[in-house]
Amino acid sequence: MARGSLFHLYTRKRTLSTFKALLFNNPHTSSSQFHTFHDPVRPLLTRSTFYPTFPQSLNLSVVRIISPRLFSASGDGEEKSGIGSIETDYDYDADFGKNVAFELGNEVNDDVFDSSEKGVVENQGSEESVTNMIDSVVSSCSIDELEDKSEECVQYMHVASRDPVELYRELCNAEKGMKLQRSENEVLLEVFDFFAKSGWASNQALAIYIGLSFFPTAVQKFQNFFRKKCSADVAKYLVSLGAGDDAARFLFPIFVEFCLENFPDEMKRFRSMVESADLTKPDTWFPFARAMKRKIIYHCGPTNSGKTYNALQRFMEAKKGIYCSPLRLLAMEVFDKVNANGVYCSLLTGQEKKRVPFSNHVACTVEMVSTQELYDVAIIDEIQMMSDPFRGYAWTRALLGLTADEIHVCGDPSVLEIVRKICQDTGDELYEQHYERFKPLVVEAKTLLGNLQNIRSGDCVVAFSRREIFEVKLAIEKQTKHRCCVIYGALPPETRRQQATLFNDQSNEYDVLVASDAVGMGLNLNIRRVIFNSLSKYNGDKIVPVPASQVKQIAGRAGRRGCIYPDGLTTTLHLDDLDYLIECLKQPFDDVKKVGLFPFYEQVELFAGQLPNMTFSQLLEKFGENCRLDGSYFLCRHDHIKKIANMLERIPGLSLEDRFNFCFAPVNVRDPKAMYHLHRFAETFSHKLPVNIAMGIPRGSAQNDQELLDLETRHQVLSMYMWLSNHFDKETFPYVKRAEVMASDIAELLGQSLIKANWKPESRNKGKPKTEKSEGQPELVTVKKEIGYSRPQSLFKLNKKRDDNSLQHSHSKKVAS
Ligand SMILES: Nc1ncnc2c1ncn2[C@@H]1O[C@H](COP(=O)(O)OP(=O)(O)OP(=O)(O)O)[C@@H](O)[C@H]1O
Ligand SMILES: [Mg+2]
Repeated sequence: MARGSLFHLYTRKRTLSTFKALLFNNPHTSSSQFHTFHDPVRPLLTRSTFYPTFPQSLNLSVVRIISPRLFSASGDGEEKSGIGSIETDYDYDADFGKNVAFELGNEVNDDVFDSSEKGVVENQGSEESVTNMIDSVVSSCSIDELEDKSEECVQYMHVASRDPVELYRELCNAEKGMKLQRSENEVLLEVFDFFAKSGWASNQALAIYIGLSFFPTAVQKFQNFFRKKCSADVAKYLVSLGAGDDAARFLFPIFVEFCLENFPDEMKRFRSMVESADLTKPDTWFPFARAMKRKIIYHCGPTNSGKTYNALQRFMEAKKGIYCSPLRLLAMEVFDKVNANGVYCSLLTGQEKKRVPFSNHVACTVEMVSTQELYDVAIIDEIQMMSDPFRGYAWTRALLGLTADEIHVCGDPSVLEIVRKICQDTGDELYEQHYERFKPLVVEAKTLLGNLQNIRSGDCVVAFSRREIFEVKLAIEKQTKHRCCVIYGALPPETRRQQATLFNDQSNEYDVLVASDAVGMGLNLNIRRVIFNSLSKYNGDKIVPVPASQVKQIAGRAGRRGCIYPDGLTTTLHLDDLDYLIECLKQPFDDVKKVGLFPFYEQVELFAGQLPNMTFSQLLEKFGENCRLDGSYFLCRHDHIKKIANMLERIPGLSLEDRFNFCFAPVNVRDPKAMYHLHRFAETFSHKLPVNIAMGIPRGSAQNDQELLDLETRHQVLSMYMWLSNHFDKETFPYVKRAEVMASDIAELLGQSLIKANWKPESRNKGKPKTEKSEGQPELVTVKKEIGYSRPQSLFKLNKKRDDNSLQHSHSKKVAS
């Protein structure tokens, strides 16, 4: 018999005895020495080291068995944070032989590790698993390795097994460390260098409130201390381990002792900072809503299935209701529709407040929702936007915080599961209503064969950039008799509606629509067929494939109930994009795992109190680094907010709250003119002077693309002014009425300009977008097409080669979106 490897076990006290029984009843093991230590970091856990005795034939490398609560668990090849991560379906056999973390039992929640419910034996730590584990370790070591390792192991076993607290005390009491050879010193330096850079160690250090930014300094000081004081055998043991995870894991508990004694203030400060960036349990942020038992009705289904229609029926019947929209445009549509039905309804968006006398109903944009006001019925439309990386927090806030007896959420099924979970947390009752499309969606397998002359009346060509939209419009109007309306995100909602009306009206020659993904939501359009000009788009950084969920949503616009066409049709301009379209439509809806959150001003203010000398942008950065979130939530992206914050840094007279509010103003951060005006507004505001619009409007409609772009920017600036006047003191933004008139004049000019637009488009950003080339994604190349413009080549032609088998080639196929 030989002494095998060293095992470290971190576990709850209760679990320990189960584990001991389990391991030592195993035929491979016969006896062992258990050393159990008090753990300074996690007093509730027991740290044990032990040497199981194995038959001579077993070659064990060092395996560490670590409960995930304290240290990291690696299951799917990814290192996970030690705080709160658990693996439930970890395949031991696959990973043994490596130094893997191994979990025993299950975390019930952050604080409870329940071995009796789902403990060692029934779950991962089953007898079989432990046996397998030992077998696997055995079989993964070569004889040579075994000899080297066991020699070293035996030599320094006594060091490896030592209690870190004791070891640390010894280091403290030592007069002077041993002199090492130069080569040994070099290895030791490498060991510490590895430790300082170890993601694992820096992550674990968070558990004792050593922040990521302080971690390298702490390690440096620890290193100085350690090398000055350490005894020969400890140093040699580390040298024998070399730079790597083993050494890092040996050093870490000693490092913890060092930190507890040397950096109490830093740890306290970091702890307060982390606590003030606590975004866990967001359901508790809304005590008024929690005091109610709300009824949540999830209208779940694909596009064009009547979800919003049904929810609106309840809304109109109610005494008092609120409709929360993803877009100003849709809020306006509902406002008009509900008033037309004889129910007084006001409009509230960031830019406009139209108060209708005697109204008890309001149509608002989701960002404007009040969580204080009581309603009988509320609607949150397009609920799947909870997972939007930028704006998701507004939907999450509405769902958690609305004080309404009945809340109707409408959307696709992607967030159904997470809404179920949220309702469990909030104690609300959830009812689900499932819908199917009114009209089937049919894929036309023939495509347009790359030829825009195959365009027909009622077609909507979807392109994913402004430039592409105008190029397509120009080509269609040159090559065919059709005239095109256009809809894209940078157009004011009024202009988009005007273009939609023009397209829907059968009596004029504007029978084709060329649009961006902005048609995906909110407009009532009589589209016969949706044609994708391409299926890739520029995401602000690089060209990426259009996500399947978006393709489904856009394609689903074809064949709306009540329109003259019997079916909805969809296809692509080019044959080589067709397969991807079919793939996307066939794909089930994503099952969203996390939804967005963003702190309120008050939370940011509390956090700022911990870091008084930071700029707002730095604060946001720090907040992002340190905030704590529950597993179902993510912090929404705020790069654009940071950009504005950086620009406003040069204006000294703004309070933190002013900065926070200015940062949410609707501005395209990539448009320097719009950013210039925002800066000007903020600067005048900081001097407590009335803010001028200081911008005129052109007399006539645009004659070229540059003038059209200019109109778009001017409208944006006016919209920003209106927004600011609603979010700040009205007296500081006194010219809001004028801004409204000017904005409406510009929307009109834009409409007129679009009707006659027949020029080649300019680019707002002259630089050519990067193409994406990442693992698993084919590189996109740009090819010249005969219609005189370039378009990104199909992704799917490239993809197809890889997984040809998975694609089915079929003719017209009915696919529910
Ligand atoms: N029961 C109904 N009677 C008359 N019209 C209806 C009815 N249900 C839906 N509609 C009309 O059908 C169209 C699609 O309905 P609705 O907008 O509610 O669908 P949706 O599922 O919310 O789709 P979207 O994906 O656009 O949100 C609308 O024009 C709506 O007015
Ligand atoms: Mg809807």
